[in-house]
Amino acid sequence: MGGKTILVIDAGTTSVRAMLFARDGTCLGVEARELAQSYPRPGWVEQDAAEIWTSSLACARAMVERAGGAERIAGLGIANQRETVIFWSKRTGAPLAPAIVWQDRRTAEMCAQLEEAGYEAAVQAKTGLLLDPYFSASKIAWALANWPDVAGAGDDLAVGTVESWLIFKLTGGLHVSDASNAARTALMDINAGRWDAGLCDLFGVAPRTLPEIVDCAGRIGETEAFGAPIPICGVAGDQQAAAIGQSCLSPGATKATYGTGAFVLTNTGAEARASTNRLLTTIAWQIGGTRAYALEGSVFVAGSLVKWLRDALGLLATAEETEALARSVPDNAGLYLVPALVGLGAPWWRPEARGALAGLNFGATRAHVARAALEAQSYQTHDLMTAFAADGAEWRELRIDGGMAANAWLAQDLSDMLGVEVERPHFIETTALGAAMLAGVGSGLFATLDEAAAMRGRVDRFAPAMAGETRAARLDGWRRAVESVLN
Ligand SMILES: Nc1ncnc2c1ncn2[C@@H]1O[C@H](COP(=O)(O)OP(=O)(O)O)[C@@H](O)[C@H]1O
Ligand SMILES: O=P(O)(O)OC[C@H](O)CO
Repeated sequence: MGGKTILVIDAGTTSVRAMLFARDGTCLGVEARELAQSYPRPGWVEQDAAEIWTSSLACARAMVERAGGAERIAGLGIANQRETVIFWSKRTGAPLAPAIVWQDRRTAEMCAQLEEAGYEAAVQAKTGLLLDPYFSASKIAWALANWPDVAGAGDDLAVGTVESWLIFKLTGGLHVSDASNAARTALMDINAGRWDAGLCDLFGVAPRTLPEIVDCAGRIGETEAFGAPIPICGVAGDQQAAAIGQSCLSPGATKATYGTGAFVLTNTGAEARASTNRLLTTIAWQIGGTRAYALEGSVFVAGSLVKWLRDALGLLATAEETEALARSVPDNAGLYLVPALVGLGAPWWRPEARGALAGLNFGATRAHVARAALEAQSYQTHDLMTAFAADGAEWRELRIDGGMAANAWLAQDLSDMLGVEVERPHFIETTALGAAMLAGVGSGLFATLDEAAAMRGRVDRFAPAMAGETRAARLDGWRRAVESVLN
């Protein structure tokens, strides 16, 4: 194995990337492509499944070339945007419909009706999730009811999340999903580790159209798409992969990823802890049939708020500019931005809520709006911290990553508002690193994830420094702004 590298595909919401890692965690190369987003109606978000595949393949090919050929690669790891569903033909391998993206809210009414009919407790008990359009099940039900090509495909229909689609294409027909991704569909019994017949029935999904659930590390499959065979050895949803890449390997360890949305996961070990505070219980990984679990808080709008200020409002030239703007003013001038642009996720779960900019006054400038957008991330994370603590998961520190974590003002503000130390790795691509760690274990380069954690490099630390009164006043302003949105 000596000298062999690990190839990773990170198929995210806004871009797909391939990366090459040395065994010591050094990143040897990156190739990325933007992914087109389509918004056919208000609240709908679709992508082209064929593009997810062809862009992933093109990026991976560039990295195989960088490695000096497929024979120099020990294994392939995959991390992916979760919950997004793809429908394809088992026979031809062609997509039958657009991919319905995790952010899509078209099934809000269906979920509300199921909730009114009293199904949420059963869904939560089995899946650890809630009745919300975010999860795959209602999206699959919608496609079966509204897209004749999907409904009419019968036994030829394959349904899967993004990793399942990529593995099918890479292997020429293997239909599997890893446990961490399957756990996000709302069709899996996360304690039993299999599809749940009752839930499949509730959402009208035929189990034969679903992939086989497999481990996150091991000999998952083999691809011949790169000249010589490469084993597929590691697979996980991107947020679970980031938790692994941040070495959140023992109970209590917590990470927050600030990308398009913000996703906070606390490791709860072998215990699938049920939340009484509207957090999610999810599978962190499954290796050798043994599952580790996490509590998760999912916030739908994080970096996408900055992108919206830049692209839709023209308020910013670049996302990075928010840092200098936030530093240029002494406070938020009373402005609070509640980023409920696609409803509110954890801990509120209000798909119909819409955003607000509260406290507008003539003293407010572009810099204050930018600062309010960054502060909103700290407040949302603070609300999650309160919910996690109430579920018995206290944060001792927070490990942050994602595109927005590059913002050092935000990293300090998070530490100030949470009152805990914030840790940010120098190598910020923790999602890809986590997939590489899984593939390292799956290919036998490492015996365990703990051993693979040596791949994580150095970190920067941010310690809380804000006066208690300032913190309390800001939290109070935020609370009032959120209440106005919820009511
Ligand atoms: N320095 C920055 N300050 C604030 N936001 C940023 C900064 N850099 C990037 N972002 C935001 O982070 C997001 C990109 O993060 P990334 O992790 O690549 O997203 P994803 O994986 O969800 O596609 C964008 O929405 C962008 O607006
Ligand atoms: O693509 P990201 O990094 O925004 O992650 C999306 C999540 O997996 C959605 O649950």
